[in-house]
Amino acid sequence: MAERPYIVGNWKMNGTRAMLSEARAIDRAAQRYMKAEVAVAPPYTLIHAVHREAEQIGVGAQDCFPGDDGAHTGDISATMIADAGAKFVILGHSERRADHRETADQINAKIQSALDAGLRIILCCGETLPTREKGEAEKFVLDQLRASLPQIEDAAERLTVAYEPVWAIGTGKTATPADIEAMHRAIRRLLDETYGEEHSAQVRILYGGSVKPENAREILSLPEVGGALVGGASLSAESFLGIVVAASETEEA
Ligand SMILES: O=C[C@H](O)COP(=O)(O)O
Repeated sequence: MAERPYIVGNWKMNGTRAMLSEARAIDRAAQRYMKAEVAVAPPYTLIHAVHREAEQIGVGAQDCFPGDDGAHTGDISATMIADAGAKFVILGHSERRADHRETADQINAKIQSALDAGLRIILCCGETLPTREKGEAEKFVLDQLRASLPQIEDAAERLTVAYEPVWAIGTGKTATPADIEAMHRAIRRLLDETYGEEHSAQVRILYGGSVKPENAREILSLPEVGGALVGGASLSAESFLGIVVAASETEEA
């Protein structure tokens, strides 16, 4: 893998200002594990405050509005999150696809807005359990990505893909190493076809779904796993840093 493993904490709808001490602890400790690139995506309300704390770690958002600033009560644009200090945005997360019925068209518009605002993108994909049980996981995930991968060569340098089987999110279940490896290889082939091998190599493919310190080493050492998108275990500095340490040591091995 060309780049350092990328460990991203997605705080989801968690965190008040009391979480700033966790962010500070993550940031200070991350300076000791430079073999991994570390970032967190707090809720909108904490982006600026976490950005002010962060000397080492990256800060991002969990979503953005699919268009420019204007009369959209309650929405937050890509320009606004960039101004608050975000350097990336997570798009197409399965919780947004489910809770807000986000379509590929909406996700594509968000991707365009994010690129226009100078942000990096973490584009999520993943199948449900019935889809996996029908043997259609790979086709589903690749179709989901084909519908949303930005079709411009230089988008690859600002793109990260996160494979998150929906049934593994927040459930304590993780996909088997063989299933993760097979899916990540399939995603890599699609990225190679879309961007050409040279540009595709710049895109890290993260795994997400119940990653914790106890399973991080095994998952992060798999071929084509370029890091992890971490939900529940990113809410305490101790558990999140356990994953960062595993990533750093995997890189050394
Ligand atoms: O964005 C993160 C994923 O949805 C994984 O969440 P989780 O680690 O709580 O399973």
